[in-house]
Amino acid sequence: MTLVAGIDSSTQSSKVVVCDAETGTIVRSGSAPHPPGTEIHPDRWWDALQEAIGVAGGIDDVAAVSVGAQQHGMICLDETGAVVRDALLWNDTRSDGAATALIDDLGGPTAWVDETGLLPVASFTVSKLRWLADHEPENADRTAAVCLPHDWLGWRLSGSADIENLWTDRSDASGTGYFSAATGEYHDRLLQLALRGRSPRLPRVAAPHETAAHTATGARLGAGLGDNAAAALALGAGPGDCVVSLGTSGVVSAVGDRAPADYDGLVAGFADATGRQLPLVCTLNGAPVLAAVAHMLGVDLKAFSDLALSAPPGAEGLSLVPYLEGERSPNLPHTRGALHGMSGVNLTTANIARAGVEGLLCSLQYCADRIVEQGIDIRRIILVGGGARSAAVRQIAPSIFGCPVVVPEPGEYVALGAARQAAWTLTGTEEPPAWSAAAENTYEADPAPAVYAQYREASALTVGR
Ligand SMILES: Nc1ncnc2c1ncn2[C@@H]1O[C@H](COP(=O)(O)OP(=O)(O)O)[C@@H](O)[C@H]1O
Ligand SMILES: O=C(CO)[C@@H](O)[C@H](O)COP(=O)(O)O
Repeated sequence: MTLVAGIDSSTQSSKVVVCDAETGTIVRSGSAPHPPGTEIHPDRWWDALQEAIGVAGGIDDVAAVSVGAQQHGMICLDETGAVVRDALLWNDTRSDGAATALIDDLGGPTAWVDETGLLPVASFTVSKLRWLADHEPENADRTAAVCLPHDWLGWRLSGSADIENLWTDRSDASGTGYFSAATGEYHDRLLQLALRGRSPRLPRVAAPHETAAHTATGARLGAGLGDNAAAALALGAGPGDCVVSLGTSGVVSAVGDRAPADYDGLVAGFADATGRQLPLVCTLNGAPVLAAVAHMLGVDLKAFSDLALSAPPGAEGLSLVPYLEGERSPNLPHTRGALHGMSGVNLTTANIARAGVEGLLCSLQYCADRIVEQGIDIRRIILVGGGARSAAVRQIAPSIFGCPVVVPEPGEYVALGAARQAAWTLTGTEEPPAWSAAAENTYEADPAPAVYAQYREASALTVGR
């Protein structure tokens, strides 16, 4: 049996799956946690990856491997390939002022959206680079190359220390803010604008099924990919499908052929991993919202789910606005969450749990609406990520989204998408290898627009500070 490996270096952990290259059946897997925080030395990811590979029984026997990872993280390397400073992650909001300044520098949102398909927010690499130029100019001066988490891990797996050998792929490059998913080209002038004239090397953009390099044991290294593109690849998402991922972030995305143009900047024009577009809206507040409310109620995640399901829809008027870490969609990096509509009658643990689940799902329905506004048809939701393990989320989701919700069996879909890309380097075919789809359950429920309307009233009261 020919084996391939897929890696997901996500916000919270490293995950590895080893699969049969022909069918996609997982034969071994492993994971290891990352340290918390929004600023991390990439070596910590490397250490966790080595641990996860060990748990998975090693990858010396695989014919190909690809790395998927959290998007946008800023990794700066010097001339010798050494890391200049800790990576700033997608959920680090210190660069929000830099994002606003960059929009102004280009004369407003139109030029950004027309050139790159997105509007700078704190999450994107371009904003982090402007922050670096303004707050740590000596580190900006030392930066000879800029790359992303998946680029760096792939390069390390290749054994190279030469920044000339860095590569990336279209899906992750499209999240930088200096690349266009519509044209497939870097915009060097935007990189220079961010870094106030400095022009470090960027990784070359490898093709979707290219063998970009080899590991020490001779396995092919694929182009790699951003985590959301990897999930879409694993799930074989097509027209009418909207993938909702409840990881650390909440992500709503849809694969298609048309690049979006959202001048409000909520729908980002990312690329997928096959040559198509991946319009995407991302929140800062995903599954950890559930854990935070459960923690506050003093219950575990199972009891939390049971509590939420024991309360009526709308939680008797309670709405939880889940902007616990500030928010990106809508762009309110310094706001905080809120519990609205409390009365002497409705303030029960069950209602609070229900409001937590509904608030999280409503925040994602808000994102799905933005995708629909771009003319994209949503006929069903495919729900993945750690948060999909919650029975309450699965059961309440169709009433909030107003369409069927398909939940594939729990699994590491980002790592699986990376493995599928690795298998694609072996076939070299026009389309990725046809792997059998995961078993899935479909959840349906009557739409509950009143719950969403109640949430929207509450979220309108939540403002930045
Ligand atoms: N049964 C569950 N109910 C609610 N949340 C869960 C459950 N299982 C896992 N999670 C949450 O899922 C998150 C991890 O999901 P994951 O998709 O691996 O995140 P990431 O890709 O960002 O590292 C954690 O915040 C965890 O609390
Ligand atoms: O910023 C984005 C997408 O724009 C996030 O989706 C990150 O890519 C992190 O993903 P998770 O670790 O939450 O899965």
